[in-house]
Amino acid sequence: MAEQRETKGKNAWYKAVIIITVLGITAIVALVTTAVLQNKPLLQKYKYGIVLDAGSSHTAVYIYEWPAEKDNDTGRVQQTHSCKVQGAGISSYSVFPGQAGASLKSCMKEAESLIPLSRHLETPLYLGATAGMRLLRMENQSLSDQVLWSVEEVLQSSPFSYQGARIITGQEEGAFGWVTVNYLSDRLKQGSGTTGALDLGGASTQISFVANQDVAEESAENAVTFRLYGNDYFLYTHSFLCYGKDQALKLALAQQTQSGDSSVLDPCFHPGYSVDRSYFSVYSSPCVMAGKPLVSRDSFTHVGAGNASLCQEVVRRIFNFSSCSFSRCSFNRVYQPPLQGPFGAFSAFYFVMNFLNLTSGSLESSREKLERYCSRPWTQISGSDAGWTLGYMLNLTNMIPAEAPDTPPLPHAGYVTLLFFISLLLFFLLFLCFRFLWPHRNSQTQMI
Ligand SMILES: O=c1[nH]cnc2c1ncn2[C@@H]1O[C@H](COP(=O)(O)OP(=O)(O)O)[C@@H](O)[C@H]1O
Ligand SMILES: [Ca+2]
Repeated sequence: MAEQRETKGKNAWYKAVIIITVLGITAIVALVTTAVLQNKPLLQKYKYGIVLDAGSSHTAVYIYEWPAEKDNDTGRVQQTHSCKVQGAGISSYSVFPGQAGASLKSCMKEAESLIPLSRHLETPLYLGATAGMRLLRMENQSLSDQVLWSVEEVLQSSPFSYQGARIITGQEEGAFGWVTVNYLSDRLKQGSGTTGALDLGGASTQISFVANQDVAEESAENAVTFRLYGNDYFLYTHSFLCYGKDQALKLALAQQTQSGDSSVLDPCFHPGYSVDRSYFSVYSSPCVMAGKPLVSRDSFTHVGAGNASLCQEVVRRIFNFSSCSFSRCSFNRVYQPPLQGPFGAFSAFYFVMNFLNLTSGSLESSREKLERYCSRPWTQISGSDAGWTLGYMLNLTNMIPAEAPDTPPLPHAGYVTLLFFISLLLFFLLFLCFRFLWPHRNSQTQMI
């Protein structure tokens, strides 16, 4: 009898262990499955934004995207597509302002086909015009308004959420260029050293870099502050209207055609280069301060001489270094504090240097190569196609939070692993409890 009772007791104990083991394993599997499903990243959805950069030479449409669930947080904004609008910049439509908008249509259609239909209505659409339109506004405000209305009409009729078309200030252009360069190089989130930004456009050029706060005291218009990812940045920025590549060329030509001669021997053009130009084409720009020479002829022959050092002299003369009412100036009496840190140069700085294969190497070696390049005959240059290079251009985005986002203490995989081992440990402890305490209780019961 005692033996039978003992066997029954043992069987009951084995059954209990098996039930507990099965329940335990089921509980662990359920726990881990729930944790995995709960924390599984959902199918990635994206949001979009469109910015039209209406530059002096041309307009480009940039499409940006970022993960939808990280809106305004850590989601990285990326450029997914760019479309170069056919023809010149919108400021060139001053003769027929009504046609400026039509020029944007094919790139806008492209944007419609690239952005998912379900996102069209919520996709913000901005147009920012730069120095070409600043110059047109200086010449004729009514014409520049008409050009803006024309582009506004076309953008408003698009399915996107139109946010406005405006001429941005030189200060905004410089400061946003700085944000873009540092955002793309991940320097803002790291809070480490930043890089300055140099942007050479066609009609203006911008310089921006982190400086100390004296800037605001000496020249408030050159000071910009940002709070990004929890760090404060104090910037010096300046936009030099008329010192973009194309307008600077006009300044240099105007300076060389003051005598009104029928031909000009220009050291900044290759030997063998010879083109008839109208005086009007040089002197019609509001940038060209020197008055048109009083000559009866309408045009002159622009002849290249190909001499880099003489060209440097010509170019130097378009900058005024003579006086400065601040503690220090760059040129044309513009305040500039001491330069700080490395610089990222883009836009025409990049196009020109990339065209000449000078994007790597020291400044000295670049200077030597440039001298050799400038003296090459024009016939050896005109075969090259300058349309080969198009990096991407950086543009406005305000998707950076002022404060650093809170991050979870553990990464997803670490969290699941930890959960698994804790459950395993609990189960093991439970098992030990039953293994050593339950038989002991049974035997105590039997003795009574
Ligand atoms: O693909 C290219 N290859 C070479 N040069 C380019 C290319 N795209 C733009 N550029 C040059 O870069 C400059 C861009 O100026 P932009 O049109 O942005 O004027 P802005 O910023 O002064 O308003 C122009 O001088 C233009 O000729
Ligand atoms: Ca530009």
